[in-house]
Amino acid sequence: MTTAHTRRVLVVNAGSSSLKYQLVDPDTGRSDATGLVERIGLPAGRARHTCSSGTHVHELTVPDHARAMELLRDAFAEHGPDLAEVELVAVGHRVVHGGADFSEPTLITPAVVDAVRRLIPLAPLHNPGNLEGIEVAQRTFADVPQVAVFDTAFHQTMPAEASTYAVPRAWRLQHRVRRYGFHGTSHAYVSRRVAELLGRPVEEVRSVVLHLGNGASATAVDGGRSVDTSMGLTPLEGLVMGTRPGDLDPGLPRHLAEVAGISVEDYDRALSKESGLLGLTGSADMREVMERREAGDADAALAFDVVVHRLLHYVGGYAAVLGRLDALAFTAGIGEHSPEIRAAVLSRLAGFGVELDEAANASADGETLITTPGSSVAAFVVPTNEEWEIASQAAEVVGAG
Ligand SMILES: Nc1ncnc2c1ncn2[C@@H]1O[C@H](COP(=O)(O)OP(=O)(O)O)[C@@H](O)[C@H]1O
Ligand SMILES: CC(=O)OP(=O)(O)O
Ligand SMILES: [Mg+2]
Repeated sequence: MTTAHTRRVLVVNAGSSSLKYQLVDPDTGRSDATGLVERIGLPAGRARHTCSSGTHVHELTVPDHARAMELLRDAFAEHGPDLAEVELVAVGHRVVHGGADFSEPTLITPAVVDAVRRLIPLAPLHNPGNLEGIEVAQRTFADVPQVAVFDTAFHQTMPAEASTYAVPRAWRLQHRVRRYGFHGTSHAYVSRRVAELLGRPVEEVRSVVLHLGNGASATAVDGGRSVDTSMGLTPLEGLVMGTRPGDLDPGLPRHLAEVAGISVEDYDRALSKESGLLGLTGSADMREVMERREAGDADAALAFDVVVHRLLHYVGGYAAVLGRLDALAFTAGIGEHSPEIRAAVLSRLAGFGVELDEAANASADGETLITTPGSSVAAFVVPTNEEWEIASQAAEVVGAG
């Protein structure tokens, strides 16, 4: 049975070792099922599927993304909803790096797959998994259009002064060395919600969105357009993240090569997988860092301070870039769930007239204003919804929006 009321998009976010999915109504954002296949290619994997009948967990070894996609299909067949009963209008894929070629969601063709593959060196943690997700979904859902929604797309509006690195001409022109930015789907969704929460037209609002998840980035949004963002050529630049350091002195690779013989490969691995919270504390997980900090651990306390200090750099810098700041939004795992991080950032901005509403911040659950009515800047918690954003963009691309 296919009716206009059962139109759905299957949203796939394939990472290097995980496959997240959601069956979404592109019009309302309502999701009928969510799932996560974790530890793909590792000894002990896990598949979790949540739908109206509850949460179903299987512990098993998942050798590759092809097997993960089979598990996805099996989970729908076994626990529902039955994919044969819905009109699957598209599979929407989160693709992290789209380079300068993609400023819009795009129907996936062999040329698009080639372009995503060529960009692997710029997003080695992300694009390979995204590609596997696409290739497997194309085989599994052969008669459903596949759409790529790029993390980089929203930031294509950045002005040249924000996207340009001051490096030799040949690097910029021949090797496409520039700032691209990521998490654009989240920044687009959250900045739009911020304008709605303020009750003002998006064209009039200047905001800073702090997407603080495993990867983290800040974006300055002026009138609904990204005008600056903290990630750059790759998702390594900017804020302190779970395993990535954010901003560093560009002289570091040479220094490490000289004093410790560290190769480009070792350097790259350390920056992608061993730095950030993990490098500072031994844990990449902010919840654990917060627990240790509360228990008096000095490394955890320092890590927290470093995270907050870097956030302040970006908030202050972007307020200056925007010329005026109407709103600040916290989103993703840490932004949505850590009142301590939010309070630490906002209380340090008191000298600029920002007034934290402590009670609202402490009890924030879902979309919440966490500053007082008299605050110079309105700060919000806005749960991100990349899946809905991907679903509605994918539906639009296939003409079902
Ligand atoms: N209550 C909490 N307090 C602090 N950090 C939290 C809390 N809940 C989740 N987090 C953190 O959010 C991060 C994961 O964010 P998330 O957006 O889920 O990541 P991903 O990028 O994998 O989607 C982790 O560092 C996790 O510890
Ligand atoms: C681009 C990026 O860092 O994504 P994630 O936060 O999913 O790692
Ligand atoms: Mg994320």
